[in-house]
Amino acid sequence: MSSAPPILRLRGVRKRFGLDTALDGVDLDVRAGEVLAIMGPSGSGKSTLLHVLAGVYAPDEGSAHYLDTLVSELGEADRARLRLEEFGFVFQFGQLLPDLTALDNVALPLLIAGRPRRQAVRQAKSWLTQLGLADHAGKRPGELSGGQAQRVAIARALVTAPRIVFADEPTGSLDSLSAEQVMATLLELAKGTGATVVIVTHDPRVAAYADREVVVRDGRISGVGILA
Ligand SMILES: Nc1ncnc2c1ncn2[C@@H]1O[C@H](COP(=O)(O)OP(=O)(O)OP(=O)(O)O)[C@@H](O)[C@H]1O
Repeated sequence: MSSAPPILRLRGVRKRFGLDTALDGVDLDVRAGEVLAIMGPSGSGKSTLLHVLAGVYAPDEGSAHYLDTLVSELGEADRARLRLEEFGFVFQFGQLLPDLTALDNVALPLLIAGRPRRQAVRQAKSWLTQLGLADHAGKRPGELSGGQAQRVAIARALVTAPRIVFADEPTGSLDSLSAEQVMATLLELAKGTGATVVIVTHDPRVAAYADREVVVRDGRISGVGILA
């Protein structure tokens, strides 16, 4: 068992939306380099948990750390910069910009981060090639299959060499064969870069790829979330 401090650490996290308590006192550690699956019934708080871990939402109570950074105390702009510089995201749908080609979609996070266009395009091409999409670089998302579009989204999430990849039901819109391939690709590539992966899923086949799973029920982790 590694004694390294966790890369992500939540303590006593509460998050409400109006009268609805989405997270109700969550303690959770995520170890650097692990693949963690977050499972649980619909509406139990999985996506909210992912968004707090990723610094998208600030908790109403409790603390959220990324390494030594107390993310829960950062303002919106600093959290946005942290996400851009350190994290990658893969969601179920709607994440690719429809008017941009696959190549430009993948290059975009690098351009936003201020990299020169030539360098951004070269890296985007390299990731598209690794994902078997070299011949589709000039297509727009509407001209791609669901599985191809998800692989473009994976390239876009990995192109910045993130320390952590957050995936929310990344295969929810795909048939089971495509889902299996997309998951295998995501994890193989993420492991190759040493990235930590946090995946929200309903699908036990997806969770089977994880090193560890936690189950969220009624806004709480049922089972062990804190590492020894
Ligand atoms: N942006 C929001 N505004 C208002 N309520 C929200 C918002 N996000 C989540 N909630 C509420 O918080 C609770 C937890 O939602 P969350 O999306 O985290 O659950 P989930 O486990 O990811 O669900 P599913 O598996 O159906 O996606 C739900 O009651 C939901 O209605």
